[in-house]
Amino acid sequence: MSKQAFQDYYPEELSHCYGCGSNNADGHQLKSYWLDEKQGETIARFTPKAYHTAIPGFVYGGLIASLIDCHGTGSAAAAAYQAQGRVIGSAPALRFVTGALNVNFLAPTPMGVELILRGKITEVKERKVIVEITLSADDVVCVSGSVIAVKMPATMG
Ligand SMILES: CCCCCCCCCCCCCC(=O)SCCNC(=O)CCNC(=O)[C@H](O)C(C)(C)COP(=O)(O)OP(=O)(O)OC[C@H]1O[C@@H](n2cnc3c(N)ncnc32)[C@H](O)[C@@H]1OP(=O)(O)O
Repeated sequence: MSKQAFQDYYPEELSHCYGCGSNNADGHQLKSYWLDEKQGETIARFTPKAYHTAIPGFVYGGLIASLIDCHGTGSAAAAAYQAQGRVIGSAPALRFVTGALNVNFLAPTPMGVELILRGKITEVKERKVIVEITLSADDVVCVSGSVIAVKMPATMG
């Protein structure tokens, strides 16, 4: 697994995202990494806090959606650099935002354990990357989802 997270390469001015921005003290500050770069597999870990509760003992689905969202957009940026044979973070920055987010809650997600997000890059085009994601707790896949990440429009930054 690579040591530096994809989000660590985001430019300062794009590091305010609630889900993954290192400049957002109130956010989740999710960190995503290659698990197997050749296979296009990525990983992130997150342990919910008590205030992320939905029903006592179980994680709020909106939190889960935002984790899938940011693991997807981060993985998309890394995959786009990889596809162009470029070092991640090199200029000009490849910026991706969420075009579509799909989340399927397969089983209740328990509180009190580390959640593991695994991403698989399934399509890389010049303006679009698709990432399929699972979220597991205690080795049980509780959620599956997908992110269609699209190049950030000029109007956003
Ligand atoms: C390492 C450095 C990285 C730096 C990164 C820092 C960023 C960090 C940010 C963290 C962010 C955190 C996450 C957040 O919270 S991001 C915040 C939430 N997202 C937004 O606000 C985005 C708002 N939407 C838009 O700006 C536009 O609609 C976008 C940009 C999405 C598309 O605009 P546009 O319509 O002009 O796109 P295109 O014509 O070039 O299409 C290109 C391809 O994409 C396909 N498509 C498009 N939309 C959809 C859709 N809804 N479903 C399925 N597919 C869609 C399209 O068919 C085409 O595919 P193909 O025909 O080629 O197959």
